[in-house]
Amino acid sequence: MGVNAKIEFPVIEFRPSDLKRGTDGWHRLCKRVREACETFGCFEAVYEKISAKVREETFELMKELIAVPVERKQKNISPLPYHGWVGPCNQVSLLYEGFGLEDASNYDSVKSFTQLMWPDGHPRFCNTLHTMTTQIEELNKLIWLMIIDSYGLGEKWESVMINYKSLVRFMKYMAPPPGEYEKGLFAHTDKPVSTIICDDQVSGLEIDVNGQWIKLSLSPSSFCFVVGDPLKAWSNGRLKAVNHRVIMSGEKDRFSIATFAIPVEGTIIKAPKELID
Ligand SMILES: O=C(O)CCC(=O)C(=O)O
Ligand SMILES: [Fe+2]
Repeated sequence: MGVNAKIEFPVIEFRPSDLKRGTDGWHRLCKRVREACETFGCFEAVYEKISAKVREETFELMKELIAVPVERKQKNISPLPYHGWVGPCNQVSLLYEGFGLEDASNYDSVKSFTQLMWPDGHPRFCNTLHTMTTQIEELNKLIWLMIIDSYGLGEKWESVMINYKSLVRFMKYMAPPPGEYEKGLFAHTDKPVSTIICDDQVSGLEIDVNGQWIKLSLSPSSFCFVVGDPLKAWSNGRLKAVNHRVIMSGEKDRFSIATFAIPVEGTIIKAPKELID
């Protein structure tokens, strides 16, 4: 690639008519998803099945979450790193704040999290968040199925699919001082199997494409799918675990939601034999 070559970041439309497994549209989609994950380690999925209303409401409710007193935020703890609340700090960034909701598609988990933040309850938060996280998990399963089908493993999808639970992180990145840009999250590859990120249209997420940082501007109905280290291992190195980071600039705070697929404890990540030569 020449120095000035324009990088075409993959934006893949998930049209409802193409989401029927076995159709020509499905196979075309599987191929594009696989190529994007092999070349870039991520792609933007335009997915309108998650309604704009649920998405907007979720981001509104996140602002209420950020506003709860810090003593309550500190109750969002976990023995696992990055599974609980992390406030602005030097290890991550002074612009960063994030909450962790474990086993997020389980209604009781969402309810316990809600109860911790609002002891008097907040049913709208609980129900909206549960709807959003369940639908994102559905999207994650769909993408995994596309990857599995694209490698010709569709018939044994149940045995090759990694058993996981969703961890959702709600994040706020504060705008940097006027006229400056600053790191919101250091460069890393994801340790979960895969991640689905959406934001409130304030960009900041950057991905490393052959040593060049590309800033993504996700559309209001888009989600960014990111391949993590275990998925790279599962694919025997075919899929790329992409390096990414968050850089903040401009005057607006950024809100994002990342849904991580965390392997169930004791799970062994193993490449299917068909992917080993
Ligand atoms: O907030 C974002 O856009 C990215 C978050 C991320 O990469 C992470 O939490 O691992
Ligand atoms: Fe990440």
